[in-house]
Amino acid sequence: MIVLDQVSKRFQRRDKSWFDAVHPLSLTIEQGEIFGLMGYSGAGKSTLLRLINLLERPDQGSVAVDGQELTALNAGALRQARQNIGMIFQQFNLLANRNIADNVAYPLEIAGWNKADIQTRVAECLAIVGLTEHADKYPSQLSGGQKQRVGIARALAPRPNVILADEPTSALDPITTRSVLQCLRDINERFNVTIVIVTHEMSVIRRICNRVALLDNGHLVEVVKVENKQLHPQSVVGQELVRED
Ligand SMILES: Nc1ncnc2c1ncn2[C@@H]1O[C@H](COP(=O)(O)OP(=O)(O)OP(=O)(O)O)[C@@H](O)[C@H]1O
Repeated sequence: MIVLDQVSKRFQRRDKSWFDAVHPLSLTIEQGEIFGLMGYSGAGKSTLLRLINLLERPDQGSVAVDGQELTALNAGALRQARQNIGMIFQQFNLLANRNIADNVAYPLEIAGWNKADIQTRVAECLAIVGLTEHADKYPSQLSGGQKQRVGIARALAPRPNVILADEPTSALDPITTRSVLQCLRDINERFNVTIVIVTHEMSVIRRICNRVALLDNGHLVEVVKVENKQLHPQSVVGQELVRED
């Protein structure tokens, strides 16, 4: 579903020197997987996630999602292709002046859906995340967990095959984290949506991921399978991350 081939990204520091946030790496994520990106702060997790939908354009290499090479598309075609890739953020990124239903409707309006279809789809998505009764409220009236469910409903609205989640539970308490992760798992199972999730918490990886890529200083160290909530990394960094859990 997602094929990264020798992608890399460097940023220029203020002093004009260059910094390699992602060294050339290749990675394949299968359809229907929940795939984790994990590593210490600054490892390059978020940059790598943002390379998947070209929010960051790789300096080298290619990115293909659902059989389409995104790195080869012009701006219009890329906008279209991004309909297939939803995104969820740590701080939810909801629009404060729109109610919950209108937040979920937003990507559909941008994509040019007609009003009746938007209304139906918004109702469906709010039901999926269990927020039907809150449709008319505003983000400030919801708890953190509810706000993230709005984020999930909004990401799901255009019927994407892929959802990218950047630290989706890092702003939430442990119990709310559990229910948001359960919500992501339900969506994965019901709609076969491939989910890529950035986290620095091993418990998140254990709970919902099928595999995880371990990153260290912009390098892909290894890809590890998660079976029965257990993982057995071979690398020093991987073993350290497991031990610290
Ligand atoms: N737009 C940018 N300009 C310059 N440097 C950047 C930019 N984006 C990221 N970086 C740097 O790239 C490195 C990797 O950042 P990234 O956010 O991908 O790491 P991360 O593993 O997600 O870390 P964290 O867990 O702290 O969010 C960091 O040193 C960061 O400062």
